[in-house]
Amino acid sequence: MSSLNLDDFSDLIERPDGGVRRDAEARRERQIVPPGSLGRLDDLGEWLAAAQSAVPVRPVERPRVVLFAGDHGIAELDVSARPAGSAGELVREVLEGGRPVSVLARRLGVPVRVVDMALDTDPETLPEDVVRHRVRRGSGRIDVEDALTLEEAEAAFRAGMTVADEEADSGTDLVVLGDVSVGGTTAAGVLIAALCGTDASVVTGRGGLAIDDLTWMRKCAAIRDALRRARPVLGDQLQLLATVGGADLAAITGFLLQAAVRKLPVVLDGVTVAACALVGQRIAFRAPDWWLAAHNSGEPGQAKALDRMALEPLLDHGVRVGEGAGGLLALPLVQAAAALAAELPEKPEPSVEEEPEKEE
Ligand SMILES: O=C(O)c1ccc[n+]([C@@H]2O[C@H](COP(=O)([O-])O)[C@@H](O)[C@H]2O)c1
Ligand SMILES: Cc1cc2nc[nH]c2cc1C
Repeated sequence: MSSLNLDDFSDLIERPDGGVRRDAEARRERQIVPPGSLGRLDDLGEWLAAAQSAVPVRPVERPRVVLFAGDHGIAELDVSARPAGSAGELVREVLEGGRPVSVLARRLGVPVRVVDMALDTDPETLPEDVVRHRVRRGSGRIDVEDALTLEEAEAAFRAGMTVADEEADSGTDLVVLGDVSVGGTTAAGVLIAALCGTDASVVTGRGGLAIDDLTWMRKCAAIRDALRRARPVLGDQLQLLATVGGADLAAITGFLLQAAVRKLPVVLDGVTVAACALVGQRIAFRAPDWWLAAHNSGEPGQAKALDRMALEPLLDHGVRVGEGAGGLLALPLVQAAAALAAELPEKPEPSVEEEPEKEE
């Protein structure tokens, strides 16, 4: 296998078509309600048109939820409200229909695809439809050791790219991207603090289930310690993902970049995906143009990361269970924006006879 050259992404990723965007804006000018009167739905419709390179914008008909799953060694420090190594249970519940994302996906008719990158679970106990790309059992304890070897990070990153290619090839027209992890928000905090040059306390949030003050302090200390290990490798994004990320995070980053290469728009869920997006922006500065921030989950690190990428979250409803649930809630708005942009009638052309007489 040829070695992975991340520099290629900045050449391969183009911006969504600016000319198409202007055509979409021009069409909007001709529609029966004034431009801007649909608020963010106007921007959303024009963004989607540019991403699709189509005016009028096409409806979003084949969306999918894609979730990358992994356990994180750092969870052994009790930084999560869930027991270390229990992400596999969440995966099972997601696919058996019992998690928030499962309920929403059912209601919206959206398939959910879960990819095992580093679960610490016997693979035979996982539901059959889990996509198998595991590179190891649990990522390393990032306060004292690397999450992954560089080879594992590369394999995980490539797995993410493969899944993005599969989605693009099978006609998926929008992906809601999320993670299923235990300890993942700690790794995400480290990446965000490292890339934004902030202190651990600035990015330490309360995680999936709200954690108590003592747990918060342990999490903050873990992020601080891992941050020290991150700083020397800040210039090398794959090494950064290996040092303080994890297999799920490396895969999400690979997915995000390859989706941008394939012009497949992606809706970002929570803090973990935002952290990977920030790593992706470092690799290819145009890539964030292909992403939509679904919501503000309330994690301070997420807000920081989105701000860095100039992505404004669409919703703010305090949904921080993760697993793509908050991201999926943005889908009806995207679909509404597409329908309005495509279906609102245009004003009739003023006919020649009706033109006002020129004044002397
Ligand atoms: O969406 C968010 O910003 C978000 C915030 C906190 C937690 N989560 C979810 O919670 C899980 C990891 O939480 P934790 O506390 O174990 O790091 C993982 O499945 C995330 O998707 C998600
Ligand atoms: C308007 C808009 C601008 C963006 N820039 C990057 N992602 C975006 C998503 C939307 C919706």
